Amino acid sequence: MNHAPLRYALGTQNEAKRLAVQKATGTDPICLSVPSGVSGQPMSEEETITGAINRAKAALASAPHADIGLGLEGGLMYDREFTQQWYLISVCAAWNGSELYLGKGLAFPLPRQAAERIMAEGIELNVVIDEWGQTTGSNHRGGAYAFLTGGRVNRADVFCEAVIAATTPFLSRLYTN
Ligand SMILES: O=P(O)(O)OP(=O)(O)OP(=O)(O)OC[C@H]1O[C@@H](n2cnc3c(O)ncnc32)[C@H](O)[C@@H]1O
Repeated sequence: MNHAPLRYALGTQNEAKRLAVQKATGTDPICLSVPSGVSGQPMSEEETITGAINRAKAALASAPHADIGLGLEGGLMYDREFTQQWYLISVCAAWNGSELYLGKGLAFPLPRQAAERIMAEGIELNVVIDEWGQTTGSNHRGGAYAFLTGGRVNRADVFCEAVIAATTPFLSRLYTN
């Protein structure tokens, strides 16, 4: 597959997300700060997906020369049905002005203490991870994934796979109707 001809507008200036798109597409995206339209800390899959879609659409609207708008959103979701645990999720939405696709990255169990603090104190996940890891700006680098796995998984790589999933339909003939 050849990604080169497409121009991507990414709805954030976040470094981990920019790196993810660069790795996934082989190009430097146009990075734009756009509103996600959801809370700073999405607390469900629905809210996380909505934030990703809002960012993708706003990015393309702000960069008319781009072909595809990308919205990358991190969030938390509670699995009531199977495990009764909280998970960190990372979603990519890709929008070309008429078609919309999603890519869903690795869902990773969150320590119960982290989820409880986020809810009780109204803080965001990066605050807990930075406190535990004695770092700043973890969400721009390896993120919670790297902290929890000792570096075996990182945020850019998780988003990279989500970007590949969401953009493949625009690149493969197999998806044309
Ligand atoms: O700069 P933007 O694009 O807004 O990216 P963000 O990391 O601040 O924001 P997201 O909307 O993607 O994520 C929602 C919140 O969850 C935090 N978060 C999500 N994934 C994380 C991760 O892997 N590590 C640390 N914090 C994470 C993040 O810092 C936000 O506070």
